[in-house]
Amino acid sequence: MASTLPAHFDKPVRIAVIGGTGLSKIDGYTPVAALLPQTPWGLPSSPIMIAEHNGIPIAFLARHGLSHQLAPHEVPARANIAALRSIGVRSVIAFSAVGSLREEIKPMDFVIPDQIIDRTKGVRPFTFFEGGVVGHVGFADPFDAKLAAVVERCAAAMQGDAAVLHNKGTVVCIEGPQFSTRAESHMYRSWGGGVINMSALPEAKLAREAELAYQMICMATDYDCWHTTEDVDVAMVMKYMAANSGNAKNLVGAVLDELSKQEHSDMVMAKHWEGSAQGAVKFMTKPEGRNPEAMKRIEYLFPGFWEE
Ligand SMILES: CSC[C@H]1O[C@H](OP(=O)(O)O)[C@H](O)[C@@H]1O
Ligand SMILES: Nc1ncnc2[nH]cnc12
Repeated sequence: MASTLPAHFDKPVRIAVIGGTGLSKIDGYTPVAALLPQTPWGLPSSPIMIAEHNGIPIAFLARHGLSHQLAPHEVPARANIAALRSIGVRSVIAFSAVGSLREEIKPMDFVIPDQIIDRTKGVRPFTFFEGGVVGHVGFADPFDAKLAAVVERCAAAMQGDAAVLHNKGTVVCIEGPQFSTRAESHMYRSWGGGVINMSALPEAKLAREAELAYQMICMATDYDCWHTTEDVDVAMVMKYMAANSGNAKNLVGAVLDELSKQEHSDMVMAKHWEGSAQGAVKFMTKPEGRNPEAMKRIEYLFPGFWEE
């Protein structure tokens, strides 16, 4: 399908949806272009499909590739975020299939997380700022509260089987691809974890470094292995994701309706993040320590960055 679509789109695209497990596309959105930007960090996971919603272009990226061929640790998160930014994206709604660590978060419920606990193992490239240009961005609140508030207001769009949209929660991001041990699952609960996945990081960190407004929407598919019901397996995740996709479509439609309103244009442009990472980079590495290759990569993210 990608090859028959134009590989260019002549307007900037401000809003992106990242789809995860069981959500490599969203029904009802007909792509009008398929972009594959070559970034300094390689190619994104999949062509970025451009579709229109209320006349506004929306980018859609399949995190694990169109055939789910990329394991969580193989997802080229830097290329994904850099590619989205390069086509103009400033706001990202990222879907993720998650296990529930709480009785009250039932399979098919959705969660708008506000915190992350990092249980990745350092094997995934996790920063743009290295190799001769250093930067330290704030990450106390890893998601975007403004986008979260919009998603929360759209809860009524969810209809499937009394599924609930929980408006906060901590996502524990494990390395995977194996699921957790029972001891780990209980430990994450004792830490206050609400849901568990393998994809929140480094995606959220990189979005922050790229000055994007980024909010994940978690869709519960299982109770991991702490619960007295069945332990998680892939069949269970896929079964519930098939059930969740209708709600994902409805919710995303409502969120995009809201984001396309003129009153939200500054938020969609992530004006509230503008300059945050660039400020964190500009003053760290002295000119004599800067690596020209690393400087070029930063320039890809932030064109004109090194001009005074
Ligand atoms: C197939 S279960 C594990 C897999 O599902 C989630 O993917 P995503 O976050 O992209 O929806 C989880 O993070 C794991 O990658
Ligand atoms: N139990 C679980 N652990 C990690 N990632 C998941 N994605 C869906 N269910 C999961």
